[in-house]
Amino acid sequence: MSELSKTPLAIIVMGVSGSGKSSIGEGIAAEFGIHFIEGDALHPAANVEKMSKGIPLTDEDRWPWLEKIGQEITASLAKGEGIAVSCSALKRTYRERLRTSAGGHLYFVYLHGSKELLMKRMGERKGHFMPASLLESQLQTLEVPTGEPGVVTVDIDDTIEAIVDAAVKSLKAIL
Ligand SMILES: Nc1ncnc2c1ncn2[C@@H]1O[C@H](COP(=O)(O)OP(=O)(O)OP(=O)(O)O)[C@@H](O)[C@H]1O
Ligand SMILES: O=C(O)[C@H](O)[C@@H](O)[C@H](O)[C@H](O)CO
Repeated sequence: MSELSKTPLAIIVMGVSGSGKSSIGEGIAAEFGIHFIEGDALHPAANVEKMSKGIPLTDEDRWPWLEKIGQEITASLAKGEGIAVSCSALKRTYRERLRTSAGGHLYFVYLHGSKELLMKRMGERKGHFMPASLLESQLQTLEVPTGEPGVVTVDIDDTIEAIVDAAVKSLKAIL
């Protein structure tokens, strides 16, 4: 076992809107027996209002939110408890910020899917504040995390169970 695996596990389930962060994040947390936090629940009300109106968030909108997520991770690790958080984490600088909060030991599960599939999933989803019209800007903002430390990529064109299984297997291979 590596040094990393001795510290409590901290995982960000990332990707654009509709990629399945909430569904997959819950499953991954359950598999590892760690706490799950829905990152969207930590957005300031003004951010949710903006997105509901179809206006993309800016860096300035996202920093306080990333700060909050970082605080949750730091607090959980300080208690010796593992944590998984769903968070779009679209840009490399955002991920670096989150890595710092985790003392460098942070894993990312990147949920990758085609625009068509993402559109379909967002279109079928009911009662969510995020309009499908924002997918384009989400995809434009996304800086793919491939090659960064602690990142596993999972294709979302499968059942939730199979995606969770693939993510857990890939994570265990690098822990
Ligand atoms: N593998 C899957 N197969 C079928 N439907 C899925 C799958 N994964 C997620 N879904 C559905 O697609 C929609 C988007 O998933 P989910 O809300 O988990 O994504 P998200 O990345 O958390 O989105 P957001 O960040 O916009 O909240 C939901 O309606 C969810 O039930
Ligand atoms: O960084 C962002 O633009 C936001 O976090 C979005 O990704 C949404 O919160 C999320 O996807 C909900 O639909």
